[in-house]
Amino acid sequence: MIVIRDLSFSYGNDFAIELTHLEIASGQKVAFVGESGCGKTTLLSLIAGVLRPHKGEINVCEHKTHLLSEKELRLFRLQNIGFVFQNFALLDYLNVRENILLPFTLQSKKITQQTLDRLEYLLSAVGIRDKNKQKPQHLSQGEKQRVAIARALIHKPSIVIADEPTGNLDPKNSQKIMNLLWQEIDNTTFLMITHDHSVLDKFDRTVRFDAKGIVA
Ligand SMILES: Nc1ncnc2c1ncn2[C@@H]1O[C@H](COP(=O)(O)OP(=O)(O)OP(=O)(O)O)[C@@H](O)[C@H]1O
Repeated sequence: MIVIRDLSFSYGNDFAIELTHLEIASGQKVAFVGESGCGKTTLLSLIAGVLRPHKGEINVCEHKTHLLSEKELRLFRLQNIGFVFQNFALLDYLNVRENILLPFTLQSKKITQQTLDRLEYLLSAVGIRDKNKQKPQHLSQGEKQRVAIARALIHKPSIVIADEPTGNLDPKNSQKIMNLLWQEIDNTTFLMITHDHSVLDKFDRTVRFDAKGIVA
């Protein structure tokens, strides 16, 4: 369950987001749509604990994330959230495998055989098995996006947040990735930003933004 109340956030004087109330039930699949620059990434970054609100409450999976310390927030993100960032946020000094395993290594968790099996499965499912030892700077944008998707799914988080996860993919890979996401998020809360209105009927709900904030 995600509950936001009386949220207020701004990037200095540049852009502000105000949101009185938003609730998303556990397991719901929600699409976020609206014109470029209206605040979709900002809102999902606030929900994920990547950004902190200036005012208001954000309650995610029973955690009042606005009250957590930096250390607690980091652990909360690692344990609960899989985030496919628009810019992928891969670490250049790690190869593909190491980037995908980050949710485990950042928590100093032992990499079990089960995790390695899931890694192999995801490498194949997103179609980058042959690039698994490459560093991100040697990958295309679409390949980086697929690494980011595998990293968001590897630890089976309770919330997956995807910011235009197929934005850099050709139609065939886009369909393949959407099928994988749909298969993997069965019991997961799934929040996805998209400009592709043809996928909206797959979601339980659509949250629409305009320049003034959420409108529906
Ligand atoms: N770090 C930042 N500092 C200052 N302004 C920012 C920052 N990040 C985003 N903005 C501004 O905040 C506004 C909302 O940005 P955001 O990325 O949330 O929009 P969006 O709806 O996700 O856009 P898009 O569909 O193009 O990805 C934009 O006007 C953007 O320029």
